[in-house]
Parts: sequence; C-alpha cells; structure tokens
Amino acid sequence: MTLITDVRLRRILDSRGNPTVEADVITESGGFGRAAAPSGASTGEYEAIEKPPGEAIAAAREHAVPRLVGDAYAGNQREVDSILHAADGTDDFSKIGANSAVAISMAAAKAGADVLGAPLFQHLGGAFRGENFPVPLGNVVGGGEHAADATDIQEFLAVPVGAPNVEDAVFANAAVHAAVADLLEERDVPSGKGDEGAWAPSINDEDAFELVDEAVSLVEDEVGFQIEFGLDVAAAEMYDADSETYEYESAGISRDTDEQIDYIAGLVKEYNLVYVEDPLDENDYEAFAELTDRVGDQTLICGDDLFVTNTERLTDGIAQDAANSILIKPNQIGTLTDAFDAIELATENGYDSVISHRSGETEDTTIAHLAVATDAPFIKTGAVGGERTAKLNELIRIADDAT
Ligand SMILES: C=C(OP(=O)(O)O)C(=O)O
Ligand SMILES: [Mg+2]
Repeated sequence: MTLITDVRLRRILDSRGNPTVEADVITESGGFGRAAAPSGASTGEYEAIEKPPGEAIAAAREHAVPRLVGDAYAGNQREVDSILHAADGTDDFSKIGANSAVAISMAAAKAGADVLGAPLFQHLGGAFRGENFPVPLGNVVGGGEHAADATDIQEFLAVPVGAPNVEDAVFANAAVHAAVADLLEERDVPSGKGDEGAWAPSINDEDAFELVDEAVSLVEDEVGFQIEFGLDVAAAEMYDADSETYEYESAGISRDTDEQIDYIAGLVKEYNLVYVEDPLDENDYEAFAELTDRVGDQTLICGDDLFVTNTERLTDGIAQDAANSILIKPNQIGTLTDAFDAIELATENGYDSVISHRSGETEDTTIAHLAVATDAPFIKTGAVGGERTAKLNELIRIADDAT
C-alpha cells in the first residue's frame, strides 16, 4: 500500500523569500505526503550540503527519484532514507543536496502516515512513545546572523518551564514577545524583527539581558507559572580563528576562550539561564567540556553547530563530556532516520534533545510531530510569525488530539 509511485519536486518560497525544495510523495494506494526543506543562515561548518534548489531538484530527479519510484515503501522510513543515501553516494549529500533529501524523507514519512490513517507523530513514534510534550523555546530578542545592527548573541529565548501544558507555554512565549515590545516602546527604542520574528533592536547584549529578564518576570507574574530564559550564543559566528577570540562587535569587546567560558558561566548564574546553545566555537570540544563541567548541573549546554545532528560528532562530544544536550535539525544531516539515530544516541547517553527549526522556514510542521514522536523535552521554533506559528499551532493541535 505504501509503495511509492511518484515523487514530485518543485521550488517554493521560504520565509526569507529565498527558493527552497518542496517534495510530494505519492503511494500506490493514493497516500500523499508533502514537505519542504528549511534553510539556515548561521550554518555549522560540518552540516550536510544545501545545494541551490534548482540544482538539488535536478540531481534528485536524476539520481534518487528513479530508485524510489516502484521500489521503495513510504511506510518503511529506514529503507527510503537508505535509498536516498545510496542515490547520493557521498557522506554529506553533496550530490543531490540535503535540501532535496530532507524534503523527500519528510514527505515519505507523511505519505506513510497518510496510508496508515495515523497522525505523523504516531506513525513516527509508534504505540509506545512517551506521553510528554516538549517545552517550546521562544526566540524573543535576537541578532547575530539573523538581523543587522542588533545584539551579538543570536537568540534570547523564553523558556516557560512551569507551564502546565503546551498551549499555556506557547501563549506565554508570545506574551514575553509582546512584553519586550512594550518595554522597548517605553524606552523609546525602535525595533524591527529578525529572520525568526524576534525583536532585533539596536542594543548591546547587556541591555538585552535586562530587557528580557524584565519581560520574563512581568509575564511570569501575569501567568502564575515559572518562566526562565536561555540563549543561542551561536559563538562560532563571532569566533575569530586567527586571534582565537570571540568578537562582541556591538559592545566593542573581545574575549579569549577562558574569558568566554567565565563570561557564559557568570551569565548562567546571574540570570539563572536554563539553556545555553553554542556558547563556544564549533571546533572547540575542550572548551565546551570545561564549561559543561562548571555549569552543566545548572543549565543545558546544547550543541548545534558543534554536533550538526551528526552521530559521529555527537559520539566525540559524549566521549569528552562536551555538552549535555543536542540540537536536532533534520536538514543538517539530510534524513529523518539520521535525525532519529542522533536523538536515540543522545537519549542513551543522558543528553536532552532539542528539536529545532531553521531561520529560513516554510509552513511545514514536521518538526512539531518529530518532537512529540521522540518525546523530546524541548522544541525551538520561534514565538510568533506564520512559519513559526505553523509549528506551534500544530503542537497545540497534537496535544489536543492526543490527550
Ligand atoms: C535556528 C538557528 O539558526 P540557523 O537556522 O540560521 O542556523 C540556530 O542557529 O539555532
Ligand atoms: Mg543555533
């Protein structure tokens, strides 16, 4: 029933107005799945290769589609994904593009779920998936590669750890986003938004910490449950390998690795940060390990550019105690199977998985299902904006359906 009879690929728009790959997978019994690849701006050095969409589509049509049609079963995700790997033949999807691969992989999963008549999270997670729902990390202020002339730290994330359910958590993050706007207006600070919908005022990081701290406290009082905050430092983007320093341009500060570790450890204590992503350069497992040793019992130290959803890099990180959580972005590695394997390896080793969007997104909601299917404790998918609320609203619907 899930035998794949057609795979269609096209270019569609992403949220930045750039082209991206969309895939439709159709099965023998009329099952249908559609998915689109997201795209990063602060990409990790070791990510699978995103090709220009036109080239990725042409290459996938030539090499992957003929191997899938009439041979692969959409309900057998590992088979679909291993055919994608075989059709590509490289270890970084540089032939068909990780964007074509991930769109086909996710579309196949949806087609498989369609044939079974099950929601995607149930098809992916099976009957014995856990009953928890992820806490959403909501990007409320940001800069870095996601906005010009804003904070050096890429993302300030609201974390509604005390929310009784997904719906309250999602609304709490939106309320923090709104409270930040009110505080900016009170202070006469104009602000546009970055790629993920976070406010991107022209302020330095120190001012942003005060702002987010206050916004979080205001909303916490309003909703009556605990909200903390966290960061995606995206430190690889500010690391200068020649001088071996982290350059905070808006504050005019340069920190060497020891100073960076001290700085982040100090922030964790001062602001009770519950989440810190990529606080150090993507090549520096050792510095990650030192920071994790210092504050890993108080906060999540999460590897995004460090691990790039790659089990080999995660294995190295685990061996060195480099972090205690991993960001999972299916397009960093190219298939759902690879993303699942990374989550499984993380879980076996006591690492938390944080399922994540990219800064360039579409209306695709696969990651909401992936987070629920794998019982991931956190999902990072913005706070507001259509391509972000697509996932957040899907999460609310899944919770409504499943409980
Ligand atoms: C979502 C992120 O940004 P991008 O998609 O630009 O890598 C991130 O760095 O976690
Ligand atoms: Mg990141």
